[in-house]
Amino acid sequence: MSGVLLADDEPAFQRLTGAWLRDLGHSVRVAGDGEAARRLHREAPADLVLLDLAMPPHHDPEKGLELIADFAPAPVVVMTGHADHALALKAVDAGAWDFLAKPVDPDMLRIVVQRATERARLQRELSELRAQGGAAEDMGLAGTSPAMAALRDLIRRVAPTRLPVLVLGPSGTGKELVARALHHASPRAERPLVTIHCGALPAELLESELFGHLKGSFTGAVADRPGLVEATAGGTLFLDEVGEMPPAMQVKLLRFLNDGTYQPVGAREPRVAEVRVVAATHRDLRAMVAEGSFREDLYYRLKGVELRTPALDERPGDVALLAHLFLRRASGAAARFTPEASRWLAARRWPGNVRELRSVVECAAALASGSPTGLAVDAADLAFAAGETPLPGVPAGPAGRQSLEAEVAALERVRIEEALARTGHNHTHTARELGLSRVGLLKKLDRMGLR
Ligand SMILES: Nc1ncnc2c1ncn2[C@@H]1O[C@H](COP(=O)(O)OP(=O)(O)OP(=O)(O)O)[C@@H](O)[C@H]1O
Repeated sequence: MSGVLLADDEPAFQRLTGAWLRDLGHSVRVAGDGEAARRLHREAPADLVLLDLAMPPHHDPEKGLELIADFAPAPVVVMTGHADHALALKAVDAGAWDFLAKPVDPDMLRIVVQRATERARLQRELSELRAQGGAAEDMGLAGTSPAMAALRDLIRRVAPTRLPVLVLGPSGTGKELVARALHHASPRAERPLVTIHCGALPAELLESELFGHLKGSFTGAVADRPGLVEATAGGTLFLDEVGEMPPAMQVKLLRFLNDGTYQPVGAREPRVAEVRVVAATHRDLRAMVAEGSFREDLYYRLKGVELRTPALDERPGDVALLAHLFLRRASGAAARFTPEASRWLAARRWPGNVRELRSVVECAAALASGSPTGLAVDAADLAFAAGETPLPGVPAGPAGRQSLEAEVAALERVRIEEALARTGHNHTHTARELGLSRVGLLKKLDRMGLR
């Protein structure tokens, strides 16, 4: 049995077509206008949508066409008048799966609905297979240590469920990657994964960002704006740095987690959205609960399942593997570490965890000498990249070190990444720490692909 959403404003048509669909074994929900159809789909995504294009309030088929994309990935069958061949073609162009001419013939309805639900079933199977394929690899979380293998195993088991997940671990240990892995290994993989940094905005802005706002609800709210919760519907909402969430927002988030309802800023009526929540923080949430800066009820609501990303120093066996991975990504398969470089990597402690290792390797790769057999990173390159030795000389020549410009760029990148890690990706604090304007920092982040 599949869930059909029937969007049409004529009560007689709703009753008759609804009854035919139920006879065919489908569960049916009915919406009388486009907004109601969108809302029902947000609350629980339909397997198939039957859509009349000329519904209230506009009764304008062109407006109806704009609705089609909102139901993806569910197939949409549009219902048009008999003479509306051009409109039907436009609808298919806009992403509709098929069309039915009104008055609808029950046999035609049966065939079209059967084909569309079959397509939805195949699509679901495909995404499940893709998710299993992804789950078979390292899920983007490289590392052969027992701790990483155990973490991947837990992710595989938890991903298919709807349980909220709380990811805890020191900064730079891959918490965001865990959220991605959970999403991609879940049946929601085709729906959006949306991230919000809870510490980056003051409470009021965070509320409007998460839940949206209505036109005129505050100065500057010139139009209705949907929030991230709505944009995530059916997918995964990743609340990064949840420990930084202002207390006023903690209450509103709790309500959303409890019953799936939220209120856009300025709205009277609550709305519903179905999302899976993954939250992460490097802070000690239990300690924050004990000292009263984080709500206990919210803590327990978020931690359906608790996953921990281990510090890199707790799994020294992963350092070499990760370093080679980052070097290959930065400079190609032929790049290598000299034996001294490998020893240097193994001997060093990594307080900034994988993020620090990655930026040191990338910076060193930008500085290292080339040779006919490929780039060789030595211990001196790494020590400089880690800020442990002063800037080395800059010999000229194609086989020599890279240009001063490349060295400066690499150094700039390392400083910015370190400052971002220290401030929990808070752009305002990072800019202040580096003596830059916020806009200047954002431009640099865009240029470096760090946003
Ligand atoms: N196991 C891993 N395999 C490959 N890359 C990794 C792994 N763990 C972390 N990284 C890389 O390290 C960097 C930091 O990871 P990420 O942003 O997920 O850490 P985090 O724990 O969320 O940090 P923060 O608490 O500061 O937000 C990223 O560039 C990520 O790609």
